[in-house]
Amino acid sequence: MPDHALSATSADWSAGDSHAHPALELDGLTKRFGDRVAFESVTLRVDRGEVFGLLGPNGAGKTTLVRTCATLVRPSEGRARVLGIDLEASNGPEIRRRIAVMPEAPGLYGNLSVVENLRLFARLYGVHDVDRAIREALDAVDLSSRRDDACRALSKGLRQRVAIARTLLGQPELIFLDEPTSGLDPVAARDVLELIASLRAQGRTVLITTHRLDEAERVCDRVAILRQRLLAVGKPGELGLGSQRSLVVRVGGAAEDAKAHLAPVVEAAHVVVTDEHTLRIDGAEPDELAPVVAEALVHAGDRLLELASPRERLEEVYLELVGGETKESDR
Ligand SMILES: Nc1ncnc2c1ncn2[C@@H]1O[C@H](COP(=O)(O)OP(=O)(O)OP(=O)(O)O)[C@@H](O)[C@H]1O
Repeated sequence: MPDHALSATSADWSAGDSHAHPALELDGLTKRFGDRVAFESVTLRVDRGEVFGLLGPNGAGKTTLVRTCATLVRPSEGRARVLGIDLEASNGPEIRRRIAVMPEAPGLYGNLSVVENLRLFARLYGVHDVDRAIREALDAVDLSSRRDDACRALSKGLRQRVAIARTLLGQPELIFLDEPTSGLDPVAARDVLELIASLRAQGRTVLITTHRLDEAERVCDRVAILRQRLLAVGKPGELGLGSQRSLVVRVGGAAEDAKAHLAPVVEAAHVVVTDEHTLRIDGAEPDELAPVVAEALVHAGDRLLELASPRERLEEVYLELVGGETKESDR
């Protein structure tokens, strides 16, 4: 695990112009509800302009971490800065003025039109030029043509875009999107991910929570895996412990036999037998190696059950770190 990425230490905690600070700096942040730990000892830094993914299974503490950073929940221990502002109750109004949160349930008024919803929230947020803010927000999510439709008449994917437009109304510097693709079909989810990528292109900082690895990989510059504690932080391709240069091979027969069959095409020193039926081949580009390995094994009469790509390896790392299933006690 690239633990350098976890090293936002107290030494980094310097005062100064809040615009020069990272979007988010957490130092040993902990939240407990009575005996129940929502998250603990989270030290993390999110830079400006990043799309940052907070990954974890149900009950991992993702939503509570977002709510804490958004000043909606008070931390039990540790400290944090949001856009360079100390996370303290007295700074709540200033922090909330400069961030936006989209909760998992978007909470739009179904009977009101898109534009009426946005107008309502723009007034609540104290936006100055409401019409302009709405126009820009609708343009950003490509929904101008549906501005007069009632929200209840929109698909779930379009409603999610309205909810994202709502977060843009106050020109936030940092946007938290809690499970932005939850409940969407693959096409609507892809649209929302593209929208998030376009927010980055506009120079915004976005933190999304998700339990979907593939989404995090697609859209995030960096991801953190959380299960109460931070288990890993890094670029999606780095989290597999260098696994992007390795290939996992599972065969029906003995792994040792398969290793022997691979001798003509792969140096033995690069092949590690990880269990009775599984090998790992290190130090080569998987895309180049996979067809060669497959051909050699099939030629030797091995039954090839799986050739895992780095994407799948990241998933393995994730499952290994979070322990696969969610414990009932974590819910
Ligand atoms: N207001 C609360 N009071 C008591 N416990 C809470 C409260 N909010 C969250 N928790 C507990 O904190 C833990 C973390 O919950 P949280 O909702 O942050 O997880 P999550 O990763 O967002 O999960 P999900 O993906 O299911 O939304 C859970 O054990 C949850 O029951």
